Amino acid sequence: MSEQKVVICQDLKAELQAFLADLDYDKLFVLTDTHTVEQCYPLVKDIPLLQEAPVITVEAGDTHKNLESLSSIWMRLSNEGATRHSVLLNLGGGMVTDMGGFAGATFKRGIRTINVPTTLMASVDAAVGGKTGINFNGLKNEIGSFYPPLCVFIDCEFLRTLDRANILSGYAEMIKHALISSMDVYLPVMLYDIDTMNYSYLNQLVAQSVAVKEDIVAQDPKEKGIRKALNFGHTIGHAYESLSFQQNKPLLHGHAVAAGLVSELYLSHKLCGFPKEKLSQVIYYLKTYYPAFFFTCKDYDQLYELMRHDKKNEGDVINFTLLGQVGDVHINQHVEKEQILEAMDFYRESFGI
Ligand SMILES: NC(=O)c1ccc[n+]([C@@H]2O[C@H](COP(=O)([O-])OP(=O)(O)OC[C@H]3O[C@@H](n4cnc5c(N)ncnc54)[C@H](O)[C@@H]3O)[C@@H](O)[C@H]2O)c1
Ligand SMILES: O=C(O)C(=O)C[C@@H](O)[C@H](O)[C@H](O)COP(=O)(O)O
Ligand SMILES: [Zn+2]
Repeated sequence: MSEQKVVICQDLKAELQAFLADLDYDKLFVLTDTHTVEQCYPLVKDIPLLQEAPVITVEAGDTHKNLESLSSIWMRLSNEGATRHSVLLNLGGGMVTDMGGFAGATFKRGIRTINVPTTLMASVDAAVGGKTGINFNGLKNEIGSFYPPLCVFIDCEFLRTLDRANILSGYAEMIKHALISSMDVYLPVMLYDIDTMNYSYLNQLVAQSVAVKEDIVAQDPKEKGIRKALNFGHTIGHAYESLSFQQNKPLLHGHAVAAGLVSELYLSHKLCGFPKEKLSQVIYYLKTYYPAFFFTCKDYDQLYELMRHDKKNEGDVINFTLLGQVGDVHINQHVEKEQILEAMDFYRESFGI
């Protein structure tokens, strides 16, 4: 499986046009969602080689990262002359790049894709690394494949229309990348004031964050080992996210990850010696910016059952990725149910719920 190219754009339109001009394909399709077709597509639609490209638009929101939306993409490709020699350009956040990536992986057993991420989440994480798929059976990313795009074009200009909740959502993954990498990455991320939103400095932090992911994916493209570092905060975070959907109060992915980071940093402290002062520092930062996710101990069994579906697991053992220190990653850590419940207590106590 070839590694994708990542371009931190200086001139997105020129760079995308040049890339397409060099590519041999018979037809280009553009996938958007109902927000990015309005907010983002106008920024690229006058690129010469996009003029003839049909635009496929799916409903926005993670609840639409599903079989129904995927089938509508397959239908459009099939009815509008896509061949195995065609290309699908995914213009959107992680919902679009995940589902569009999987549509590309599966249509005619695989057509080439290009990602143009338009959210902070997609720019630093979702659009890079080749994890594609949809939610299924009430579980996050239950269906999917490893299928990297030909190229990812990152341009933070798209973030200017992104609301604060979604900026925060993507920033949670940047905090995750900081925790699993080094103090050089961790310090500027924890010192950045999201309220002032200095875009040019954020650009630098984005480049640094995506480089952390690229480096790990290059070592372990199919998550057989160290790539599980990128899943820190997700064993419990995905359970929080899926519960929020079941409760019809859907959490944005990054907000669920932020909550998962609190619980999994607690486990890191208890089981791997992650320093108490760093635990408190991260929790202080997360409490400053992220609203509490409300749940009770009555939800614990349901949450635990959701964790039992995590893709890092082997048999009945729930495998966690934990930290001994910033940058000190311990994968495949077996954690007892009682300790997992304690970690959820810790989140609720930390956030006063
Ligand atoms: N494959 C991976 O490695 C990976 C990594 C992280 C997250 N994900 C997945 O990504 C998804 C979350 O991605 P997301 O946070 O980007 O969500 P999203 O794609 O749903 O986008 C969030 C919202 O912002 C809107 N939007 C997108 N770009 C915009 C812009 N520039 N201006 C205004 N509005 C804009 C979207 O229409 C949507 O309403 C989840 O499904 C998560 O599981 C995948
Ligand atoms: O790229 C990876 O590997 C990640 O784990 C990145 C995560 O931030 C992302 O949410 C991913 O989709 C989760 O993967 P999953 O295998 O737990 O579905
Ligand atoms: Zn994630």
